[in-house]
Amino acid sequence: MLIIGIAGGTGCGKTTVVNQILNELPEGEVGILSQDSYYMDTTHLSYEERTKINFDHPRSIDFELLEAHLKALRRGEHVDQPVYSFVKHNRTGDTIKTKPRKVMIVEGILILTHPELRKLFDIKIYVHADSDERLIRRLKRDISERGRDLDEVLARYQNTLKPMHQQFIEPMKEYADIIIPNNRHNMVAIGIVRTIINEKLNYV
Ligand SMILES: Nc1ncnc2c1ncn2[C@@H]1O[C@H](COP(=O)(O)OP(=O)(O)O)[C@@H](O)[C@H]1O
Ligand SMILES: Nc1ccn([C@@H]2O[C@H](COP(=O)(O)O)[C@@H](O)[C@H]2O)c(=O)n1
Repeated sequence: MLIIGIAGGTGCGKTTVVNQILNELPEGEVGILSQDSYYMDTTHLSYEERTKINFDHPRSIDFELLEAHLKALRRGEHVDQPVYSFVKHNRTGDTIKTKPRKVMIVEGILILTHPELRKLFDIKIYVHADSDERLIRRLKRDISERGRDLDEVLARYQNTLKPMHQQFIEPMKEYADIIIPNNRHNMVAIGIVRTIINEKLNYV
């Protein structure tokens, strides 16, 4: 199994990059684990309390479960990946049965901050986009897809997201094998990653 970790700040385009990589690859050969699925279960908190969580700090992630799932997949076992709701700020209670694949991609803002998880990645990728670009994308996405408004996104950006990005996420570039500049769509970089995956799948 080839395990690829894809990190980078919110709005840099991780999900988009993953989807672009998957386009044109044979269906069912590459599996995805999203860090978002592994936000801590916060069922014991009220909605009001959940809105105050710092979702950009490593402690908001259930790394123990994410690591256990990745190791299980590597052993050839399937896992039940939790489904997360950005509207409820919590896991929904549903899970997605995730099967082991020849190539597994793990994507998320904080996945390179956890040393044990980092060791499991054969290739570490950091997707870079400038912070103004990321904020613009995040505003548009969170308002249209994640049930937020302008004030929520800007307050979160100023209070937690920006300082956490500087403290925990940006420094992870140091561990990256590949940095993808993604202020604009970067099909050359996508093609390179796809070639590496195709090699693993024995298609070249
Ligand atoms: N290279 C790009 N150029 C312009 N918009 C982009 C680019 N990559 C992603 N986007 C858009 O920005 C938003 C956030 O992208 P997404 O892939 O969800 O980022 P991430 O997963 O890193 O938070 C989405 O609406 C997406 O369509
Ligand atoms: N309930 C939540 C949980 C997380 N976030 C934000 O999501 C960002 C990470 O996801 P990306 O797809 O953007 O990489 C992170 O910056 C959290 O602030 C949230 O808003 N609400």
